[in-house]
Amino acid sequence: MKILVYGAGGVGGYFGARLAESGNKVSFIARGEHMRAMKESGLQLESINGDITVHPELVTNDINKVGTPDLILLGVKSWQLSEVASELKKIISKDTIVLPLQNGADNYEKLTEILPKENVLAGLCFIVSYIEKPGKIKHASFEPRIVFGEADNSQSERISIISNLFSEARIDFLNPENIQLEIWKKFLFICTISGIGGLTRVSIDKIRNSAYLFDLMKQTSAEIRSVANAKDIPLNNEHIEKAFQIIENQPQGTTASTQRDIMEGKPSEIENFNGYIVREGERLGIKTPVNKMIYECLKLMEEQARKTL
Ligand SMILES: NC(=O)C1=CN([C@@H]2O[C@H](COP(=O)(O)OP(=O)(O)OC[C@H]3O[C@@H](n4cnc5c(N)ncnc54)[C@H](OP(=O)(O)O)[C@@H]3O)[C@@H](O)[C@H]2O)C=CC1
Ligand SMILES: CC(C)(CO)C(=O)C(=O)O
Repeated sequence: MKILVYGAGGVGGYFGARLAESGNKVSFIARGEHMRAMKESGLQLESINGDITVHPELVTNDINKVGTPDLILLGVKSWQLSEVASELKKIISKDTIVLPLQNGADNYEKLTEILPKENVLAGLCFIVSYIEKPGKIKHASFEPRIVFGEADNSQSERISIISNLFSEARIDFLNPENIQLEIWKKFLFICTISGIGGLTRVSIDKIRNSAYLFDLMKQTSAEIRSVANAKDIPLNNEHIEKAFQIIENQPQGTTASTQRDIMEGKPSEIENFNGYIVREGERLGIKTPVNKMIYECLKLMEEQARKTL
């Protein structure tokens, strides 16, 4: 299968490397020093599941050099999806499958504003990974997993094809009954911890040990649930409890990727997380005061970070 990974960071780099390791022709869109290092010495992966170095079919920053892929994995940030979708229009055919792996609740909608619905699946992933240095991805913790499906939850032939591909690459995956619910379950967890993590700048274990911050996280998640329910996403108390079990089980020192971006002064996904909940809340007539407080506090830092773009 001809695979393109667009964005060779923590997520794209990890899953792309595993697909290349299992014998697929994998090309990467990358840029800067990371691209140069990958071209020169291949893509190194240091992983709790075993270290590898792979030599991709092609590493480039120029989409025009890439032929038409069968599958495109999207490894960029959620706020970069619209720009990337416009680029992809140049190379996809009616059969190309586009699979987003981003955090966030509206990635499918962002993509299908620009790409034909027929090309796009809905998806997300779990992993803790990042670019440790140019040419090298570090997978530090979390059993990597991709959750994906057709937006209408049908069981199509292409879902079976990609499932086989992931099985052969020993990538754990799930085709859920309701992909939108899975996206919101992950969103509930990640949005609850990321904003407060970005504000406090401490790891999840420290946040959960503060009774005040723990209660703030509870309020954040209750607001997310209300917005989800108004959009007919059946998030319920059990999902909130499970999200908090995950929060309780995070090892000492764990931070979320968006929190790390905020702490490092980089552009973050805050607009797509707490910002999204605030905007959807306003649109649907649902009050979201805690998400608004978090968002408004972080917005100014975000504006500062984006001046560097
Ligand atoms: N990392 C993690 O542990 C997890 C992340 N996620 C989600 O996955 C998504 C990706 O995150 P993550 O992998 O951490 O992000 P990274 O920043 O590590 O990777 C994104 C990569 O895409 C590159 N990129 C962006 N735009 C372009 C472009 N136009 N051309 C070439 N390269 C480009 C970036 O390059 P540059 O740095 O130059 O901008 C960067 O190397 C996010 O939505 C995140 O929330 C989900 C689960 C876990
Ligand atoms: C919390 C985690 C690690 C789970 O995959 C994640 O999604 C992130 O850091 O963005």
